[in-house]
Amino acid sequence: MKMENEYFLTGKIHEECGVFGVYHVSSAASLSYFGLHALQHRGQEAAGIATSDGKQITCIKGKGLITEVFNNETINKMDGIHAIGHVRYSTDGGNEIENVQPIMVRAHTGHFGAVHNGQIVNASELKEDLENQGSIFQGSSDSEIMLHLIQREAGTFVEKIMGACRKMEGAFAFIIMTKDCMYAVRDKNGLRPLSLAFLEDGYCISSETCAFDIVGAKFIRDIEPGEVVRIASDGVKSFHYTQEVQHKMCAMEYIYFARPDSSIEGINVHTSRRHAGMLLAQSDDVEADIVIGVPDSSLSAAIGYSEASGLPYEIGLIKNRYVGRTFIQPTQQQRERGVRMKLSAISSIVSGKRVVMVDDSIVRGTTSRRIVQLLKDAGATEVHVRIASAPFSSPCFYGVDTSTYEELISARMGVDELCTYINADTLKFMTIEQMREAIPTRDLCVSCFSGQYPTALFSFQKVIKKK
Ligand SMILES: O=P(O)(O)OC[C@H]1O[C@H](OP(=O)(O)OP(=O)(O)O)[C@H](O)[C@@H]1O
Ligand SMILES: NC(=O)CC[C@H](N)C(=O)O
Ligand code: SF4
Ligand SMILES: [Mg+2]
Repeated sequence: MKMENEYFLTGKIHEECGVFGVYHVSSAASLSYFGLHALQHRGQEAAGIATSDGKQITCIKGKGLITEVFNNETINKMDGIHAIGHVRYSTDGGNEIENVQPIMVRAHTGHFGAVHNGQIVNASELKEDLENQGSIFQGSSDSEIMLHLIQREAGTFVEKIMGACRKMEGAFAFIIMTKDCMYAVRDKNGLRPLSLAFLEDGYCISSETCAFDIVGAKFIRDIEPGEVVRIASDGVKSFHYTQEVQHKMCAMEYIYFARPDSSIEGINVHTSRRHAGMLLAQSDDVEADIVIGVPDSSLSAAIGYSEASGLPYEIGLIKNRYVGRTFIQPTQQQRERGVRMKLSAISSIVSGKRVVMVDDSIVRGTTSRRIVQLLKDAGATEVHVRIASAPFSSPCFYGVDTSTYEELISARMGVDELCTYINADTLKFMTIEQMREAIPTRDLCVSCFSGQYPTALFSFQKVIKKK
């Protein structure tokens, strides 16, 4: 797995992947390009689109951003009325082209392909089994397992997909395309988001609803946990591969990953972040002059904190928009310079002020430590750090690259020690109960905050045992 390496290089948790699909629309490739552009924050390592004209499938993929992999010429070459697309941040398998998605196969029953967001926790076991039975994998990601399993199952294509889903544990949102059908699939725990919309005379599927707005699609509903939705010329049909479902939507989708203009399970991401900020303020009695957020993902929470506390909201930090979420810095010194490159404090705003600095999460501690210093260098007299989530103290095995305890600062330090480490005057987190109040969905996965996992962990169990 690459996650440990990559994490230490960047010092960041990364987004997950973004999946997108369109069925029966006028220009499937260009709509997919725009949809994936809206999902780019979920993965910046590689991108790909496969289109079908109803007879055959064409797939183009490559490393880099969607704008680097595609241009007018490539998009125009891709005829088709159906398409699936992907933006990748790898969690399993490196960034070789074989792991870049869509992953396509030529089966005797027809050419098909899939895009995946999530992490199959029993991937090693399934892969070993499949290899023992004669499967030869093209790449090394967990996602490819789905295609092998489909091929080995019996029945109609949708029955094959359902059979495959019953064998996989963990987190998965898949879109699968044959030359004339599309399938949207969500794992039975509902860990990763996936929604359905109308588009032109056809349909659109996306990891996040922000992509619907960009292409002009009209939201219909979320795919249910354990559901397979089949879209074909005879319309949309729903199937359930199991009745044993849970609604464990990833809390970090609301806290950090998703775009503020997306709604997940009916809850707008900006609204939930603002609510989190309000709850933070309501349980706080710190004396301060201004509230600032750390761009980008904590601005909504900072606005909420300001509203509930009555303290003025200020722009105290400016982000250089040309430094993305995933710049790679090989050493700690370079990583810290990276945060300095990314964010600058406005001294005329913070100088002489007692500042409440709201961020959405602390993972490694690099950002908070650096920013407290930036604010103090810019003349802030006090910096009170408020985090709009609980301490991130356990690894995630569901498609986010935090797979060990060592890399998580809250697994190593209590709040007081962490406050001293980041050199803040005070530090407070939310409780898990407050997080649930801010995100009033049916139920949430909060495993990285609680250490309680909603699924069996298979080979990842050894990470827990090693703790
Ligand atoms: O404790 P750390 O390991 O430093 O990680 C936590 C920080 O990283 C994320 O921001 P990021 O800069 O990735 O993205 P953003 O601009 O979208 O907020 C998150 O919002 C925190 O600010
Ligand atoms: N971040 C993700 O959702 C990654 C999907 C898949 N596990 C991969 O590594 O390609
Ligand atoms: S462990 Fe954390 S990051 Fe992973 S799915 Fe659960 S809430 Fe999301
Ligand atoms: Mg941030």
